Amino acid sequence: MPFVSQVCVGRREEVSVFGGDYETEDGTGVRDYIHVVDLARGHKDAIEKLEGGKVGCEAVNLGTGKGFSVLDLINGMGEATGKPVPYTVVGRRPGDVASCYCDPTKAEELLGWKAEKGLKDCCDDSWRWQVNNPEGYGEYVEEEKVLKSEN
Ligand SMILES: O=c1ccn([C@@H]2O[C@H](COP(=O)(O)OP(=O)(O)O[C@H]3O[C@H](CO)[C@H](O)[C@H](O)[C@H]3O)[C@@H](O)[C@H]2O)c(=O)[nH]1
Repeated sequence: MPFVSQVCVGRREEVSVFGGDYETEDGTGVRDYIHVVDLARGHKDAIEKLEGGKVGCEAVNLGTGKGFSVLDLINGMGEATGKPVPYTVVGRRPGDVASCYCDPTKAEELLGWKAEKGLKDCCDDSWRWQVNNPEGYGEYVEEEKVLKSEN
């Protein structure tokens, strides 16, 4: 998502799509893209659950339970920006799996948590953030450097 957004804002020329020959619907890698607000809410719910009593140590997957391909993401960002996103399919990235998405059942049972936002929300909000912050967190990085050099 960050690379695609940077192409949309003109900081990169095009997206290199890592692999177009996976055994997925369109041949590109499939992942479970979760909206940052859903992810944050899941962590808040987990903290509240811990504060509410003894639950021990549990691993909980937070995700939508749905997989979207790299091309779905590229097309979604094209819709959000109103302009097609240029891309080239290149070789596979070593270590990537074809498809990876989570089973969020436990999160719902244990925390009452469920992802509420979809790919369109991810694309629309990511684009809005990118337009408002074309250099990413640039100024904060500079501030961090100043703080470091003062210490
Ligand atoms: O320039 C790039 C960068 C990534 N990808 C592809 O995009 C997908 C996501 O790649 P990332 O490096 O962003 O993320 P991971 O593969 O590490 O996946 C993790 O981050 C994803 C979001 O970026 C999802 O949240 C996913 O569930 C989580 O495991 C992969 O198919 C990858 O091959 C490209 O094609 N080109």
